[in-house]
Amino acid sequence: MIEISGLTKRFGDSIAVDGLSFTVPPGQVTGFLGPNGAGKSTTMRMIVGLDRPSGGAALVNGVAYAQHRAPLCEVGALLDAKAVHRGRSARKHLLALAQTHGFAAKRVDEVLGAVGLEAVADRRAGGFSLGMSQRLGIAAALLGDPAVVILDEPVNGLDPDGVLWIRNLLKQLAAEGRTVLVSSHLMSEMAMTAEHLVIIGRGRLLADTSVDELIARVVVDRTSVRSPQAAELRDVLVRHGARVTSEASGVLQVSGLAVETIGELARQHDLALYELTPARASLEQAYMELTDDSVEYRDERERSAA
Ligand SMILES: Nc1ncnc2c1ncn2[C@@H]1O[C@H](COP(=O)(O)OP(=O)(O)OP(=O)(O)O)[C@@H](O)[C@H]1O
Repeated sequence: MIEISGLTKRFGDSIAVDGLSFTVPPGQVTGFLGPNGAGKSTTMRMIVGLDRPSGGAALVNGVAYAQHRAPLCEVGALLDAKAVHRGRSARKHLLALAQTHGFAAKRVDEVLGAVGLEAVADRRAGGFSLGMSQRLGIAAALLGDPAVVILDEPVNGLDPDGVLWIRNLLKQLAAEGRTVLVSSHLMSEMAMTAEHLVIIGRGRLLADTSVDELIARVVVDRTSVRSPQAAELRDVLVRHGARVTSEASGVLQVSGLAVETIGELARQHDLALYELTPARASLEQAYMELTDDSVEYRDERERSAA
């Protein structure tokens, strides 16, 4: 479990993390989302003691990271996949980490296998692609068999097979009862991986929500209606104040009337309905609406069009 309370980080005059509070429980994947510069990496760095908070606290299993006696066995983190000794092989990199923490060499082979790097284990890590480096970073994070796993943008640089692999790995780690916090700026990726979402913008909490709750927050006033008597139904709905468009024959897109009212009007006028479907917002729409005011880097043309 990770508990963040009032966490704040200032860099000079600017504030990167601004009084954040949220909890990451075990047993599920929690997606940590926000536009570029929102403060995700800084928050993760504070959780593992790499940045000192200007205020507030981040606890891992009830204790600040630095106070854990064997931190690698509590928290495994991948923050920067390229932060490895370039001249060392993948195996030597992991062996060095294992030896400084008293782990058996056998554990290195296990994690190399778990991330699919056995075949290149003796190649220099400096020559690895970003995707291979991500796998090596994940191997290092898993070395101490930690109860808490924190990964910063782990899908960066992975090919589609790699993306699928990481999705399954994260779900498996959560199913084993671990606490899994994974950051991304891509809602579409998180929607397929995480059950819970913590969304931040400009260092502040925007939402702490399940995927389903987030979609439900965005109300879209449009109902798709299919009827063999579409023309008659259209007249009735328009008379009651609806705006109606039709893209396909027999199918009406209706705004301005509740779905119940549409159904009721159809019944009163003895018109058959084959379909009555309120439109759901896509997760991407929900995310864009939520973070709209927090996007730091946006093209001026996009701003004026918005
Ligand atoms: N060491 C630092 N010194 C000064 N400013 C910093 C430092 N580290 C981060 N920042 C600033 O803090 C803010 C948050 O950055 P952070 O990297 O945490 O965001 P992020 O959500 O991880 O973004 P991204 O998705 O682009 O990685 C940014 O405005 C960034 O420029």
